[in-house]
Amino acid sequence: MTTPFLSCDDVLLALDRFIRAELPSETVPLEAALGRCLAEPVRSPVDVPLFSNSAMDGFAFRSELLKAGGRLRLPVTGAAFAGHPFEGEPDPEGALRIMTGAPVPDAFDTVIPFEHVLESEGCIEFEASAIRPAANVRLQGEEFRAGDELIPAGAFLTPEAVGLAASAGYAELRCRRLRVVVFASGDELREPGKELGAGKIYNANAYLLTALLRSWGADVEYLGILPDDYETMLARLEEAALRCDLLLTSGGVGEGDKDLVGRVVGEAGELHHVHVKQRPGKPLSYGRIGEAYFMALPGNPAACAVSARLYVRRAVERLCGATPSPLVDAAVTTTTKLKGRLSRTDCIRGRIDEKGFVASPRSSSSTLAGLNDADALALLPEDCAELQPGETVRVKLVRR
Ligand SMILES: Nc1nc2c(c(=O)[nH]1)N[C@H]1C(S)=C(S)[C@@H](COP(=O)(O)OP(=O)(O)OC[C@H]3O[C@@H](n4cnc5c(N)ncnc54)[C@H](O)[C@@H]3O)O[C@H]1N2
Ligand code: MOO
Repeated sequence: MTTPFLSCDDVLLALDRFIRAELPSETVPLEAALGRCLAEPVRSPVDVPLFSNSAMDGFAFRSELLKAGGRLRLPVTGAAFAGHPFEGEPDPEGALRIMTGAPVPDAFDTVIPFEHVLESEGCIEFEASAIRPAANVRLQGEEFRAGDELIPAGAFLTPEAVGLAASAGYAELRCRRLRVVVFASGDELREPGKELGAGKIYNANAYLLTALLRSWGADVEYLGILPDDYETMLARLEEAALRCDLLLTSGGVGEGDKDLVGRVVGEAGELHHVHVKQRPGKPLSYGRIGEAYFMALPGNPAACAVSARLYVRRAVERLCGATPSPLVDAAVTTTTKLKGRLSRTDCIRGRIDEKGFVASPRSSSSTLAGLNDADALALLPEDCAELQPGETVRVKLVRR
């Protein structure tokens, strides 16, 4: 059977159709929630801000008093601090010394900062025109009302989202539980830190994939290097499939005599092998072994990394019920000439600086160096062989 040749978009579509799963959810402490996918929306149980409070260190008073115009002189009749509200009823004709974050008493609605008043003999003086009514007061509920959705289900939690959930009082969140098993494959591989022999290289991909999947909130188990041996590979993949939702391998998806992964998975379950019209990252397999979904990425490390960013990420989004992220994140000006190949989407590694996209000088698919320097992949479409400096290129951001 000939291998289908698919565009990047068609591969994403094929994965969308193939992966239909609803992973279970679990309760995760907030400290461990970074990168996890929310299973239920986070709703604010409270108004945010919780109470009207001062946005400045200064003096609170009633804006009615500004109507008199001219120079005002108000007696200072008390003080309020963050965490220590003023107790009692403040004098409505006076002012209250107030610090940023301190509750503003109901009777007051305006705060004038320290630097805009003159203080003397227990009073403050200022021009009425120096301050707008209602200035510098953050009103109760002006950001969110109790019951409002703060973060939607399906969102991957960023540091800011974790902080937002904390600000609404959440100590734990319901998140999807995604169990991933990672294997490397190939007799040439040795683990970092171990002896190399003739023709051997260090296993990079398994560590890249493990780190990437962990950063996406998965519970990842790395189970070592699969040897180029059919029976061993079959036994280990079948055993691993029992304990995960997604099984990832790298290497052995090409056309070589010992590229066995496809044959093994074809026997153990269901396999779809495709060639992607993309560089790097042409060969790709996906399928199922038992209940577990399976993806095999190319062995060349840069190809493995690019395919993981584009396609494993999509599989994770599908499994978690998340909104799929687009192939293209932004369009920017390229500052360097970009060369590609017709009928392939070239994923050119590079950086975005204040002038636009700068291609990395390292572009070999056998090293991760070009990607380590990169924060974006310029996606040169299939019908474009070259872009000149100043032209617009579509990019995928890869530092998320
Ligand atoms: N006759 C053809 N040969 C190749 C083709 C082709 O179309 N026809 N495609 C090339 C492309 S493109 C790629 S990508 C690779 C894909 O091959 P595999 O997925 O089978 O990968 P391997 O052959 O196992 O390895 C390729 C390369 O990467 C190194 N490697 C593998 N695993 C790791 C790892 N965990 N860490 C670091 N490096 C790894 C491996 O030693 C090889 O050098 O096929 C091309 N050939
Ligand atoms: O997937 Mo391969 O070189 O396209 O590196």
